[in-house]
Amino acid sequence: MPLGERGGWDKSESRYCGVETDFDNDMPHLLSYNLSTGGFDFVVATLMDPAYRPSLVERDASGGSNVLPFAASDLVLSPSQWSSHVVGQISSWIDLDSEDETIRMDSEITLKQEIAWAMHLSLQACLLPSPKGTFCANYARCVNQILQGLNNMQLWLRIPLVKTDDDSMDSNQLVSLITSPDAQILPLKNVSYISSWILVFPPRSHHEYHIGLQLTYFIDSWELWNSFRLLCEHHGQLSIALNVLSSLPSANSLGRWFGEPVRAAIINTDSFLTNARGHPCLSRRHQKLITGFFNHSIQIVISGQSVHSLPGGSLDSAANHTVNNVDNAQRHPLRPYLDYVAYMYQRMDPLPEQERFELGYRDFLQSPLQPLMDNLEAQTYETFEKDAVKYIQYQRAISKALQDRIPDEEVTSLTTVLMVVGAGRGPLVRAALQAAEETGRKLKVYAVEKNPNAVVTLHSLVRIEGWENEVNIVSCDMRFWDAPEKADILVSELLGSFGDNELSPECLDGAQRFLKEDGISIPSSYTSFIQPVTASKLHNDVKSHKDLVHFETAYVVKVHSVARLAPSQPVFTFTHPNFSTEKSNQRYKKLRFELPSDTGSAIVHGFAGYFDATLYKDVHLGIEPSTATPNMFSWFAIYFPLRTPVCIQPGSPLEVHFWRCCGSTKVWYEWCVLSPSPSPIHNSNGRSYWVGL
Ligand SMILES: C[S@@+](CC[C@H](N)C(=O)[O-])C[C@H]1O[C@@H](n2cnc3c(N)ncnc32)[C@H](O)[C@@H]1O
Repeated sequence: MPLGERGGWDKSESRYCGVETDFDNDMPHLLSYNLSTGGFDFVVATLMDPAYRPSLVERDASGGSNVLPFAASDLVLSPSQWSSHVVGQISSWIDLDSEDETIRMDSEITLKQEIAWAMHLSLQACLLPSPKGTFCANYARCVNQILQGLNNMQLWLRIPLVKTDDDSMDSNQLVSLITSPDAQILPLKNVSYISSWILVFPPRSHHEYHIGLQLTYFIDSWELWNSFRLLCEHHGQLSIALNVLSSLPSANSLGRWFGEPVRAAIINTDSFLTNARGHPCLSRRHQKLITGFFNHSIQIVISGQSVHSLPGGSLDSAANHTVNNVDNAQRHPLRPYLDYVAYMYQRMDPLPEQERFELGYRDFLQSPLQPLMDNLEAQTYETFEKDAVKYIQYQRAISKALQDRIPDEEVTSLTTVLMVVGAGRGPLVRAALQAAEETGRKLKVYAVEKNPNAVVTLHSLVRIEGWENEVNIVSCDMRFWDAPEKADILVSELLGSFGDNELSPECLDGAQRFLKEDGISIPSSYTSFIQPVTASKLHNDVKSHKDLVHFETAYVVKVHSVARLAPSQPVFTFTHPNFSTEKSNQRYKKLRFELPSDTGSAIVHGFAGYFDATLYKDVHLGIEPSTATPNMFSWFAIYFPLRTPVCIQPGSPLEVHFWRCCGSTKVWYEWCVLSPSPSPIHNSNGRSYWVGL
């Protein structure tokens, strides 16, 4: 039963909540108990008897092995039950990097047998146990082999969500992670991202001897994931099941995971606190994290034994009150945890209308528009014109410019000549006329547009609105128009997601020929920005084209599952008008980004780009995250990929170089990373991606 309906529309995967179960030979019972009685949507079930070890299997007389100890046969559940309600749990004992060869070989055989069985059942995913020790090369090698021949199944690698704030770990912290209160911890070895410890239980009356076991604690478990996925070459079917523990790393460190392919978050029952009524609940930081998971389609899985006994009944998910209508004897012990997760899901604010509209665009790569070289289609104009906020900002800017240009005492005697260059189907013409009416200024408008199809609509608009006396339509490229008079105000919107990437500078250089020397350009300037991001989905989508061209192309994208690793920084600025004779639209910028010290290391798949434009004086419009114009949806971000993702550490900056290059027929960007290690220069000579003049 899904956790809820968020505003009646949300079809996100995170509506489904799973439960981790022990091995049970009776799969139909396991499923019906957890789904019908428990209310969960799926089980993460061990498929094979945990006692099985290939090396202990007796061979029969013919040399063939015995039947594999999987829970029953494939027929015990229907194909849709297997694929919709079961995630396969790979035996947790496997240790492919054990120093003991028998364990290593047994582990490899078992892993491959279990995955083969899960593929036979058409399961959607299998949960792989966390790597056990300091090294994971052999484990990654086997998984990588499996990935080469995998059907559609996803492999979720279980990763504990652990990062200490400093690199020194004391044994008290470690004790809090384990359940045995009387264990003693002795350090064993420390390497860069992992600490190993010996865990020793003291003798008890019923124990004849000490039990020694090696326990591994990650200083930063992200490093473990990173090694594993690098060894598996960022394979698109290798993803993460984050094991959420009772203590959480810093917010910056957690943020990294939202750019990684996290599919599930496993929350152990002992990570829950107890509220005043004895019910399970989560700390505020955990709640925030879980809400983040919901917003990123990450499914929750409840794991462990019930540690909250609730004699009175289960949680009423909406009000956190007790309800007694469930038969205690039948109640699933983990139901209160599910109820709490459902309560959190239902409590989330519904998505604003704009976000809802944009859901289908999340993390979807699009080619940027080329409004100069191509003619935009009616649908594209239609989308622009729905963005009321953009036109309100323009109208505010034009009003201020008109008031500055014409003093109150001259409003009846002076007429302002305003030219909308790149008028499209006319929304900026309308904004200009409304600004004139609002300020009581007299206006003469020229609407210059090079798209002959948009000009048809412009003529019809002028007729319908009765603007014939105020508006002159010019069907021409602004760069070549021979204007009959000069303008006081030049209004344009030729901005791309990266500001200058739709060639506003080149077009306005042409248009300023017919702007008076003291004339005003709206916008008066615009600046592009970039920031490094982890964006594993975008990286894999670019990679799927298997060519260089796609790695050297910029994309328009509604970035969602990305981790923004450092604040964005300005790249190129253009100011209008610019009557200097020395001017050039070529640009070069070197930038240094530093990760916050508590983030830990991170991987950079590329750069998210934005713009901010000053329309006039204090009226601005933009998408740079820290200053973005609220509720404006005309622009998504731009994404510049890196051919090879770069790992960065706090304290060692990422040095990036960006160029804007201009030729006689095209403009293009080149980019590279210089530090921590040099990347190739991307898009040399605009060989893969350019904007046509
Ligand atoms: C981003 S659209 C904006 C349209 C309209 N102003 C709006 O806000 O909906 C840019 C418009 O400028 C036009 N355009 C681009 N370059 C131009 C040029 N050099 N001369 C004239 N029009 C141009 C395009 O055809 C397109 O209609």
